[in-house]
Amino acid sequence: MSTGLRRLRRTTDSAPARDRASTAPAVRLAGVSVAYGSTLALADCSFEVARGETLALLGPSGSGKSTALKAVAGFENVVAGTVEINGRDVTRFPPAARGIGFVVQQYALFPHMTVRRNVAFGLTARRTPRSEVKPRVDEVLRMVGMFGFADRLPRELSGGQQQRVAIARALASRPDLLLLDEPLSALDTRLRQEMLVELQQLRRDLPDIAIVHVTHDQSEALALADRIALMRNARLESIDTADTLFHRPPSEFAATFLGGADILPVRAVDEIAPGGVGVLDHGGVPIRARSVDGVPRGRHLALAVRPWAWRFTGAEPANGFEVEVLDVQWRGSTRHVRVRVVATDQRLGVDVPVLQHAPPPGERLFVDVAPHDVHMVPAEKSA
Ligand SMILES: Nc1ncnc2c1ncn2[C@@H]1O[C@H](COP(=O)(O)OP(=O)(O)OP(=O)(O)O)[C@@H](O)[C@H]1O
Repeated sequence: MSTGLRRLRRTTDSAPARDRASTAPAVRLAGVSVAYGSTLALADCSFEVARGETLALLGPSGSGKSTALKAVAGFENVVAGTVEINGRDVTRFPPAARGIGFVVQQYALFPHMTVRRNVAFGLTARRTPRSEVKPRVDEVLRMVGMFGFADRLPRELSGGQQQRVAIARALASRPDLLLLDEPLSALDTRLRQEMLVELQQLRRDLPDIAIVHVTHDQSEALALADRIALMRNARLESIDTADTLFHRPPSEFAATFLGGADILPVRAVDEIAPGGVGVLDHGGVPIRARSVDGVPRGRHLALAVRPWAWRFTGAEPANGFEVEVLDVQWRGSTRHVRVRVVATDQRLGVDVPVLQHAPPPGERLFVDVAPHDVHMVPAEKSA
């Protein structure tokens, strides 16, 4: 048994430690930084995950999501800050002593072992009594719908089935914390949708487990997470409920990454009261928007508008611009029409349901938007 594990056992057994564990968050990162040589892959990252909560770490490639997850798991050398699991500082503990289940993108099953042996592997390595191993393996295989495949080898399974086995293996040791690193990204679109439904079911079956889920796919985060941590350039940029981040985006980045908004630089023409609708100036053209917190007169800020909020119209719009169509891209259930605002050359995306007419490139017409679908966000310094 490793020193870390022995220490973990000792502290777990004391009553004060148990009390602390029952009230503490499942995970707490405080000011955690991770560096690879001169690359700072995670900078001063702090967040908590409650028992029974699903937190998605969402962000573009290279933003530090996997690094944050590995810091929780113990696979990375934390150069600053602390990692706590159930109220215990585990910053220097090896992964095996942290009580977690970890599922990575590429299933990582042992190719020469049957499904049953793969799932039992961690339990056997930990010398779990044989009489306990079989019922536990059966239980988790049933949970992920793979009980009938127990005697197959990984190569005899589809990608989705292999990923289910990997999840069963992570759950076999009954972890308090499940870490998922892009578990669906190797699957095709249809399988991904199916697995999303299964992960939602798993969440309901395991109400006490905390889940941290790394993804670059906003729809995965919105479908599964109670809260979303948005990562950008090795930093945690925002953390909030999926609903708040989506409907009241706090920054240009949040609005563009979640929901693909376009950003329009504007200036407030008059003061806007909290909750009120006011007029803003976009390069000499007026546009109305609702302000949640209120805006002083003359303030420079940015407006974020999602592509589905615009509506094409042939007549002067109530709230919008004259535009020229640049190109049209068919995206399944919608056509994404890229336009430029004639007065300012600002580029915008407008989604048109596929059963409706999409204007062709070169056509001039108007776009209209309801003021409450226009989000005010602070202008980024570089803008
Ligand atoms: N082992 C490593 N050695 C050196 N640099 C690394 C290593 N792993 C990651 N990095 C760098 O650290 C930064 C963060 O990487 P990380 O894998 O955490 O990003 P990510 O958000 O998970 O990206 P992706 O979605 O592409 O997996 C990147 O700049 C990456 O190049």
